[in-house]
Amino acid sequence: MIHREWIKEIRNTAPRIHCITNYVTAGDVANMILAVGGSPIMAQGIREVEDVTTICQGLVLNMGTLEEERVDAMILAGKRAASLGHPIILDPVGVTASGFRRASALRILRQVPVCVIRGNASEICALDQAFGGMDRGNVCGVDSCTDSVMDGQVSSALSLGRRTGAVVVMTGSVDVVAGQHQVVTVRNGHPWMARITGSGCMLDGVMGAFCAVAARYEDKGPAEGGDPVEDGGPAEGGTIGRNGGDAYVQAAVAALCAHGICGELAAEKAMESGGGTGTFRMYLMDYMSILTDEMLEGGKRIEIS
Ligand SMILES: Nc1ncnc2c1ncn2[C@@H]1O[C@H](COP(=O)(O)OP(=O)(O)OP(=O)(O)O)[C@@H](O)[C@H]1O
Ligand SMILES: Cc1ncsc1CCO
Repeated sequence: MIHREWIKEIRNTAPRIHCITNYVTAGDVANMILAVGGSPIMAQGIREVEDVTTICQGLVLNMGTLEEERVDAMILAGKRAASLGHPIILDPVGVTASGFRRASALRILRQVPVCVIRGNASEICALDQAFGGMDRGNVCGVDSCTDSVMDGQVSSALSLGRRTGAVVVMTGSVDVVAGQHQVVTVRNGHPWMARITGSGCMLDGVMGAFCAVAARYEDKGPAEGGDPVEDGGPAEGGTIGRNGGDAYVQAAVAALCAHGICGELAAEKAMESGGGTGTFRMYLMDYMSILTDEMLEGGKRIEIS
Protein backbone atom coordinates (compact mmCIF):
# COMPACT_ATOMS: atom_id res chain seq x y z
CA MET A 1 0.00 0.00 0.00
CA ILE A 2 2.77 2.45 0.91
CA HIS A 3 4.64 2.26 -2.39
CA ARG A 4 6.77 5.33 -2.04
CA GLU A 5 9.58 6.53 0.15
CA TRP A 6 7.19 9.11 1.56
CA ILE A 7 9.42 10.51 4.27
CA LYS A 8 12.43 10.86 1.98
CA GLU A 9 10.28 12.55 -0.67
CA ILE A 10 8.82 14.99 1.83
CA ARG A 11 12.24 15.81 3.27
CA ASN A 12 13.79 16.18 -0.19
CA THR A 13 11.06 18.47 -1.50
CA ALA A 14 10.05 20.27 1.75
CA PRO A 15 6.54 21.11 0.52
CA ARG A 16 5.21 24.45 1.76
CA ILE A 17 1.87 23.93 3.45
CA HIS A 18 -0.50 26.85 3.90
CA CYS A 19 -2.66 26.38 7.00
CA ILE A 20 -5.74 28.35 7.90
CA THR A 21 -6.22 26.80 11.29
CA ASN A 22 -7.36 27.34 14.86
CA TYR A 23 -5.51 29.33 17.50
CA VAL A 24 -5.57 26.46 20.03
CA THR A 25 -3.19 24.15 18.19
CA ALA A 26 -1.57 26.27 15.45
CA GLY A 27 1.93 26.08 16.98
CA ASP A 28 1.80 22.29 17.33
CA VAL A 29 0.56 21.94 13.76
CA ALA A 30 3.41 24.10 12.42
CA ASN A 31 5.97 22.14 14.42
CA MET A 32 4.61 18.77 13.27
CA ILE A 33 4.79 19.87 9.62
CA LEU A 34 8.40 20.89 10.21
CA ALA A 35 9.10 17.61 12.03
CA VAL A 36 7.93 15.50 9.08
CA GLY A 37 10.00 17.60 6.67
CA GLY A 38 7.53 20.12 5.28
CA SER A 39 7.48 23.88 5.62
CA PRO A 40 4.43 25.44 7.29
CA ILE A 41 2.97 28.89 6.81
CA MET A 42 -0.02 29.96 8.86
CA ALA A 43 -1.96 32.81 7.26
CA GLN A 44 -5.61 33.69 7.48
CA GLY A 45 -5.88 37.38 6.54
CA ILE A 46 -8.42 37.89 3.80
CA ARG A 47 -6.05 40.30 2.00
CA GLU A 48 -3.20 37.84 1.72
CA VAL A 49 -4.45 34.25 1.64
CA GLU A 50 -4.48 34.03 -2.17
CA ASP A 51 -0.87 35.28 -2.42
CA VAL A 52 0.27 32.97 0.36
CA THR A 53 -1.37 29.85 -1.05
CA THR A 54 0.11 30.60 -4.47
CA ILE A 55 3.64 30.03 -3.17
CA CYS A 56 2.67 26.78 -1.40
CA GLN A 57 2.09 23.19 -2.53
CA GLY A 58 -0.80 22.28 -0.26
CA LEU A 59 -3.62 23.89 1.75
CA VAL A 60 -5.05 22.79 5.11
CA LEU A 61 -8.37 24.29 6.21
CA ASN A 62 -9.18 23.62 9.87
CA MET A 63 -12.47 24.95 11.25
CA GLY A 64 -11.43 24.77 14.94
CA THR A 65 -12.01 28.39 15.97
CA LEU A 66 -14.27 29.66 13.24
CA GLU A 67 -15.41 33.18 12.42
CA GLU A 68 -17.27 34.51 9.40
CA GLU A 69 -14.23 36.21 7.90
CA ARG A 70 -12.10 33.09 8.30
CA VAL A 71 -14.63 31.13 6.25
CA ASP A 72 -14.38 33.75 3.49
CA ALA A 73 -10.58 33.48 3.67
CA MET A 74 -10.79 29.68 3.41
CA ILE A 75 -12.95 29.92 0.31
CA LEU A 76 -10.66 32.48 -1.36
CA ALA A 77 -7.56 30.42 -0.60
CA GLY A 78 -9.31 27.21 -1.58
CA LYS A 79 -10.34 28.50 -5.00
CA ARG A 80 -6.81 29.76 -5.72
CA ALA A 81 -5.21 26.51 -4.48
CA ALA A 82 -7.57 24.46 -6.66
CA SER A 83 -6.77 26.56 -9.72
CA LEU A 84 -3.09 25.75 -9.15
CA GLY A 85 -3.69 22.03 -8.65
CA HIS A 86 -2.74 22.05 -4.95
CA PRO A 87 -4.32 19.42 -2.70
CA ILE A 88 -6.78 20.81 -0.15
CA ILE A 89 -7.53 19.17 3.19
CA LEU A 90 -10.59 20.18 5.20
CA ASP A 91 -10.98 19.39 8.90
CA PRO A 92 -14.58 20.11 9.95
CA VAL A 93 -13.64 20.51 13.61
CA GLY A 94 -16.66 20.66 15.86
CA VAL A 95 -19.36 20.55 13.16
CA THR A 96 -21.26 18.65 15.80
CA ALA A 97 -21.20 21.73 18.06
CA SER A 98 -22.94 24.51 16.13
CA GLY A 99 -25.19 25.26 13.20
CA PHE A 100 -22.73 27.95 12.07
CA ARG A 101 -19.97 25.37 11.70
CA ARG A 102 -22.22 23.01 9.75
CA ALA A 103 -23.42 25.77 7.42
CA SER A 104 -19.82 26.94 6.94
CA ALA A 105 -18.56 23.44 6.16
CA LEU A 106 -21.27 23.06 3.50
CA ARG A 107 -20.42 26.50 2.08
CA ILE A 108 -16.76 25.56 1.78
CA LEU A 109 -17.47 22.15 0.28
CA ARG A 110 -19.81 23.63 -2.32
CA GLN A 111 -17.25 26.19 -3.47
CA VAL A 112 -13.91 24.48 -2.96
CA PRO A 113 -12.96 21.10 -4.47
CA VAL A 114 -11.53 19.53 -1.34
CA CYS A 115 -9.31 16.43 -1.86
CA VAL A 116 -9.43 15.05 1.68
CA ILE A 117 -11.97 15.58 4.46
CA ARG A 118 -10.43 14.53 7.80
CA GLY A 119 -12.48 14.40 10.96
CA ASN A 120 -13.29 12.22 13.92
CA ALA A 121 -16.19 9.80 13.64
CA SER A 122 -18.81 12.13 15.11
CA GLU A 123 -17.75 14.99 12.83
CA ILE A 124 -17.84 12.86 9.68
CA CYS A 125 -21.29 11.50 10.56
CA ALA A 126 -22.68 14.96 11.37
CA LEU A 127 -21.24 16.44 8.18
CA ASP A 128 -22.63 13.64 6.05
CA GLN A 129 -26.08 14.16 7.55
CA ALA A 130 -25.89 17.94 7.15
CA PHE A 131 -24.82 17.51 3.50
CA GLY A 132 -27.81 15.25 3.00
CA GLY A 133 -30.12 17.89 4.50
CA MET A 134 -30.64 16.00 7.77
CA ASP A 135 -29.25 18.13 10.57
CA ARG A 136 -29.15 16.25 13.88
CA GLY A 137 -28.56 19.48 15.83
CA ASN A 138 -25.81 19.91 18.37
CA VAL A 139 -24.59 16.62 19.76
CA CYS A 140 -20.96 16.85 20.81
CA GLY A 141 -17.92 19.10 21.27
CA VAL A 142 -14.74 19.03 19.22
CA ASP A 143 -13.45 15.63 20.38
CA SER A 144 -14.35 12.13 19.21
CA CYS A 145 -17.44 10.77 20.97
CA THR A 146 -16.79 7.11 21.72
CA ASP A 147 -14.92 4.30 20.05
CA SER A 148 -18.19 2.50 19.43
CA VAL A 149 -19.43 5.46 17.36
CA MET A 150 -16.43 4.87 15.09
CA ASP A 151 -17.18 1.23 14.44
CA GLY A 152 -20.66 1.71 13.07
CA GLN A 153 -19.98 4.74 10.90
CA VAL A 154 -17.95 3.59 7.92
CA SER A 155 -21.07 3.98 5.80
CA SER A 156 -21.18 7.70 6.67
CA ALA A 157 -17.60 8.10 5.45
CA LEU A 158 -18.47 6.36 2.18
CA SER A 159 -21.61 8.44 1.81
CA LEU A 160 -19.76 11.72 2.44
CA GLY A 161 -17.16 10.66 -0.11
CA ARG A 162 -19.89 10.05 -2.71
CA ARG A 163 -21.57 13.36 -1.96
CA THR A 164 -18.38 15.45 -2.15
CA GLY A 165 -15.96 13.50 -4.37
CA ALA A 166 -13.34 13.81 -1.62
CA VAL A 167 -11.34 11.07 0.06
CA VAL A 168 -12.82 10.82 3.57
CA VAL A 169 -10.55 10.09 6.53
CA MET A 170 -12.44 9.19 9.71
CA THR A 171 -10.25 8.91 12.80
CA GLY A 172 -10.63 7.40 16.25
CA SER A 173 -9.33 4.25 17.93
CA VAL A 174 -9.38 2.78 14.43
CA ASP A 175 -9.03 5.01 11.37
CA VAL A 176 -10.87 4.53 8.09
CA VAL A 177 -9.87 5.99 4.73
CA ALA A 178 -12.74 5.89 2.27
CA GLY A 179 -11.72 6.43 -1.35
CA GLN A 180 -13.69 5.89 -4.52
CA HIS A 181 -12.07 2.56 -5.25
CA GLN A 182 -11.03 1.24 -1.87
CA VAL A 183 -11.55 1.46 1.86
CA VAL A 184 -8.48 1.15 4.06
CA THR A 185 -8.43 0.60 7.81
CA VAL A 186 -5.46 1.84 9.83
CA ARG A 187 -4.86 0.41 13.30
CA ASN A 188 -1.85 2.44 14.38
CA GLY A 189 -2.05 4.91 17.24
CA HIS A 190 -2.39 5.04 21.01
CA PRO A 191 -5.32 6.05 23.27
CA TRP A 192 -3.22 8.92 24.68
CA MET A 193 -3.55 10.62 21.29
CA ALA A 194 -7.14 11.40 22.25
CA ARG A 195 -6.00 12.79 25.62
CA ILE A 196 -4.05 15.73 24.21
CA THR A 197 -5.74 18.47 22.25
CA GLY A 198 -4.78 18.79 18.61
CA SER A 199 -3.57 15.34 17.63
CA GLY A 200 -6.17 15.51 14.86
CA CYS A 201 -5.05 19.02 13.83
CA MET A 202 -1.41 17.89 13.80
CA LEU A 203 -2.45 14.96 11.63
CA ASP A 204 -4.11 17.40 9.19
CA GLY A 205 -0.83 19.29 8.77
CA VAL A 206 1.22 16.13 8.34
CA MET A 207 -1.35 14.83 5.87
CA GLY A 208 -1.00 18.10 3.93
CA ALA A 209 2.70 17.32 3.43
CA PHE A 210 1.99 13.74 2.30
CA CYS A 211 -0.75 14.96 -0.09
CA ALA A 212 1.58 17.59 -1.56
CA VAL A 213 3.91 14.73 -2.53
CA ALA A 214 0.97 12.65 -3.78
CA ALA A 215 -0.33 15.48 -5.96
CA ARG A 216 2.54 14.81 -8.32
CA TYR A 217 1.21 11.28 -8.88
CA GLU A 218 -2.52 12.01 -9.05
CA ASP A 219 -3.74 11.65 -12.63
CA LYS A 220 -5.13 15.13 -13.29
CA GLY A 221 -8.33 15.28 -15.29
CA PRO A 222 -12.06 15.58 -14.87
CA ALA A 223 -13.10 14.37 -11.43
CA GLU A 224 -15.28 11.27 -11.28
CA GLY A 225 -16.72 11.71 -7.82
CA GLY A 226 -19.39 13.77 -6.17
CA ASP A 227 -23.04 13.00 -6.71
CA PRO A 228 -25.05 16.15 -7.21
CA VAL A 229 -27.28 16.70 -4.21
CA GLU A 230 -30.52 18.61 -4.10
CA ASP A 231 -29.31 21.82 -2.53
CA GLY A 232 -26.04 22.62 -4.16
CA GLY A 233 -23.76 19.65 -4.61
CA PRO A 234 -20.00 19.63 -4.37
CA ALA A 235 -17.63 22.11 -5.93
CA GLU A 236 -16.35 21.27 -9.40
CA GLY A 237 -12.75 20.95 -10.54
CA GLY A 238 -9.80 20.40 -8.26
CA THR A 239 -6.94 17.99 -8.26
CA ILE A 240 -8.75 14.70 -7.84
CA GLY A 241 -8.31 13.27 -11.31
CA ARG A 242 -9.33 10.32 -13.43
CA ASN A 243 -8.02 7.81 -10.93
CA GLY A 244 -10.46 9.10 -8.33
CA GLY A 245 -7.94 10.27 -5.76
CA ASP A 246 -6.07 6.98 -5.32
CA ALA A 247 -2.81 8.84 -4.75
CA TYR A 248 -4.52 10.82 -1.96
CA VAL A 249 -5.87 7.60 -0.43
CA GLN A 250 -2.30 6.34 -0.26
CA ALA A 251 -1.05 9.64 1.12
CA ALA A 252 -3.76 9.67 3.79
CA VAL A 253 -3.01 6.08 4.81
CA ALA A 254 0.73 6.79 4.97
CA ALA A 255 0.15 9.92 7.06
CA LEU A 256 -2.14 8.05 9.46
CA CYS A 257 0.43 5.27 9.86
CA ALA A 258 3.23 7.82 10.40
CA HIS A 259 1.25 9.74 13.04
CA GLY A 260 0.01 6.55 14.68
CA ILE A 261 3.45 4.92 14.83
CA CYS A 262 4.86 8.10 16.41
CA GLY A 263 1.98 7.99 18.92
CA GLU A 264 2.78 4.38 19.82
CA LEU A 265 6.51 5.07 20.27
CA ALA A 266 5.86 8.29 22.17
CA ALA A 267 3.50 6.62 24.64
CA GLU A 268 5.99 3.83 25.29
CA LYS A 269 8.81 6.29 25.84
CA ALA A 270 6.71 8.58 28.07
CA MET A 271 5.57 5.66 30.22
CA GLU A 272 9.14 4.34 30.56
CA SER A 273 10.12 7.63 32.14
CA GLY A 274 7.02 7.86 34.34
CA GLY A 275 5.66 10.74 32.25
CA GLY A 276 2.09 11.65 31.38
CA THR A 277 0.35 13.32 28.50
CA GLY A 278 2.59 16.41 28.48
CA THR A 279 5.71 14.30 28.03
CA PHE A 280 3.80 12.22 25.48
CA ARG A 281 3.05 15.32 23.40
CA MET A 282 6.73 16.24 23.33
CA TYR A 283 7.81 12.73 22.29
CA LEU A 284 5.09 12.62 19.60
CA MET A 285 6.85 15.50 17.86
CA ASP A 286 10.30 14.04 18.56
CA TYR A 287 9.42 10.77 16.87
CA MET A 288 7.91 12.53 13.85
CA SER A 289 11.22 14.36 13.40
CA ILE A 290 13.26 11.13 13.41
CA LEU A 291 10.76 8.89 11.60
CA THR A 292 12.18 6.99 8.62
CA ASP A 293 10.56 5.16 5.71
CA GLU A 294 11.85 1.92 7.23
CA MET A 295 10.05 2.67 10.53
CA LEU A 296 6.90 3.52 8.55
CA GLU A 297 7.04 0.33 6.49
CA GLY A 298 7.85 -1.85 9.51
CA GLY A 299 5.24 -0.33 11.82
CA LYS A 300 2.20 0.17 9.59
CA ARG A 301 -0.94 -1.75 10.52
CA ILE A 302 -3.39 -1.53 7.64
CA GLU A 303 -6.14 -3.60 6.06
CA ILE A 304 -7.44 -2.96 2.56
CA SER A 305 -10.98 -3.87 1.52
N1 LIG B 1 -8.21 5.53 21.21
C1 LIG B 1 -7.28 5.72 20.26
N2 LIG B 1 -6.38 4.75 19.98
C2 LIG B 1 -5.44 4.93 19.04
N3 LIG B 1 -5.30 6.07 18.30
C3 LIG B 1 -6.17 7.06 18.52
C4 LIG B 1 -7.21 6.95 19.51
N4 LIG B 1 -7.93 8.11 19.50
C5 LIG B 1 -7.37 8.89 18.56
N5 LIG B 1 -6.33 8.27 17.96
C6 LIG B 1 -5.47 8.82 16.90
O1 LIG B 1 -5.32 10.22 17.13
C7 LIG B 1 -5.32 10.95 15.90
C8 LIG B 1 -6.40 12.02 15.95
O2 LIG B 1 -7.65 11.40 15.93
P1 LIG B 1 -8.94 11.98 16.69
O3 LIG B 1 -10.12 11.21 16.18
O4 LIG B 1 -8.71 11.99 18.16
O5 LIG B 1 -8.95 13.44 16.10
P2 LIG B 1 -9.72 14.73 16.61
O6 LIG B 1 -10.83 14.36 17.55
O7 LIG B 1 -10.07 15.50 15.40
O8 LIG B 1 -8.54 15.46 17.39
P3 LIG B 1 -8.38 17.02 17.86
O9 LIG B 1 -9.71 17.70 17.67
O10 LIG B 1 -7.95 16.95 19.29
O11 LIG B 1 -7.34 17.61 17.00
C9 LIG B 1 -5.51 9.91 14.79
O12 LIG B 1 -4.27 9.60 14.23
C10 LIG B 1 -6.10 8.70 15.52
O13 LIG B 1 -5.74 7.50 14.90
C1 LIG C 1 -10.13 22.46 21.93
C2 LIG C 1 -10.41 23.11 20.65
N1 LIG C 1 -11.46 24.00 20.54
C3 LIG C 1 -11.57 24.49 19.32
S1 LIG C 1 -10.39 23.92 18.24
C4 LIG C 1 -9.69 22.96 19.45
C5 LIG C 1 -8.50 22.12 19.20
C6 LIG C 1 -8.81 20.71 18.84
O1 LIG C 1 -9.48 20.56 17.67
